[in-house]
Amino acid sequence: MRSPKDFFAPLALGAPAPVREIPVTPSRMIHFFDPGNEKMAAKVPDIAKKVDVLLGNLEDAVRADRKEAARAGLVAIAKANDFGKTQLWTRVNSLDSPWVLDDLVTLVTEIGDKLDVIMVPKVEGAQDIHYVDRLLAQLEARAGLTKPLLVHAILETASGVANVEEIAGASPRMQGISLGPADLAASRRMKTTRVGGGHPGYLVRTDPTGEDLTEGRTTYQQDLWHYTVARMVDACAMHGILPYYGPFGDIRDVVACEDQFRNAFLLGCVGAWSLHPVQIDIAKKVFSPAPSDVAWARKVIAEMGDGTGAVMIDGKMQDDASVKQCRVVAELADALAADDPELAAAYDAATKEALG
Ligand SMILES: CC(=O)SCCNC(=O)CCNC(=O)[C@H](O)C(C)(C)COP(=O)(O)OP(=O)(O)OC[C@H]1O[C@@H](n2cnc3c(N)ncnc32)[C@H](O)[C@@H]1OP(=O)(O)O
Ligand SMILES: O=CC(=O)O
Ligand SMILES: [Mg+2]
Repeated sequence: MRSPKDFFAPLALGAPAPVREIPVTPSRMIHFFDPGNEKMAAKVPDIAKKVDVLLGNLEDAVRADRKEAARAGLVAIAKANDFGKTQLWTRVNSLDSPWVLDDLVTLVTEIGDKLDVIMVPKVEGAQDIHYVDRLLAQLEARAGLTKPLLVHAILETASGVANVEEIAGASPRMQGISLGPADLAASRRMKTTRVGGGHPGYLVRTDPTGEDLTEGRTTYQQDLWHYTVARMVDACAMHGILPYYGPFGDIRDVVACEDQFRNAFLLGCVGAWSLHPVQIDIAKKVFSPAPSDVAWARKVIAEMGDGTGAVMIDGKMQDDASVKQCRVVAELADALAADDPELAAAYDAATKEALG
């Protein structure tokens, strides 16, 4: 076990000092693109203006014979563009693949100064993060980087879920964790064939009302991902890192996508992946608190004074615990509004109306 006092020492001579706090910048949507796909790559400069995070994907969804093209494409795109406040992330190939070593060596030494976060798929336990942590330090030292790269793990194996707390706390580089429902379903041997979302067969049914067991019994579809998202959120909150919902593969079903994203938002996630341009606005809408919620949160904060005691507002009891929830919503709204005048105006208008 590593001594806690060494936790913030660089893991290689000449590597930058690890961060002590994870930077909390907007990351409502992590937009995936294949850097080796010319059509997608051509859209990237425009898409960059609309998203919080752009992610050059090298792993699943990139054909084996296009892995090198994807890696080279990402290097070229990063060198040719300045994405301003939009973060640039990558998802490297899995640690058991023949490509990951070249992914890390090439990306860190060629464009390490342009990358913010490296997403690592199929993480099984802290040992995977430790491997990446040391290798990144060696490569950062070789590249002369002054800012450490952060690491994001995908929660998509049964052992990853069993070890999620130790993964979240495995390195000061840990920025966050995303749920990967597709690989996780396969790893768990679930009997689904989808990329995220619900399943009509996963349901509860009301009790029978008479002799006929088929009559008058309402069914309610349940959320297959509730347990895992909640566990992931707790592990992330415990270690001061950020939780995300991952992919929603039914691109056409924008309604269910919004529902899945909102469930994750309400449970504590800060963002989700957008696989297609149509999912960008869904994530933006869902992961930006609604103006009416922001107005309510600001009203409670204003009326609670120093935040202690109990008051009644519109027939509802408020105390220290509810004002803390309101601060979470209001602080997120302020952070998002700082870079988005339209959102800022919507929040201010709703607040004005609520406060009278
Ligand atoms: C389980 C997991 O690992 S999930 C993560 C891995 N998966 C991914 O990264 C998938 C990324 N997305 C995609 O590959 C594609 O969006 C697909 C395959 C789902 C759909 O692609 P298409 O069938 O081309 O969709 P569609 O025809 O609606 O695309 C419209 C345009 O948007 C472009 N486009 C589609 N997705 C993206 C994207 N993610 N980023 C940028 N541009 C995109 C298309 O190239 C197309 O361009 P064109 O108008 O110049 O022809
Ligand atoms: O990588 C994501 C997944 O769902 O698998
Ligand atoms: Mg996966």
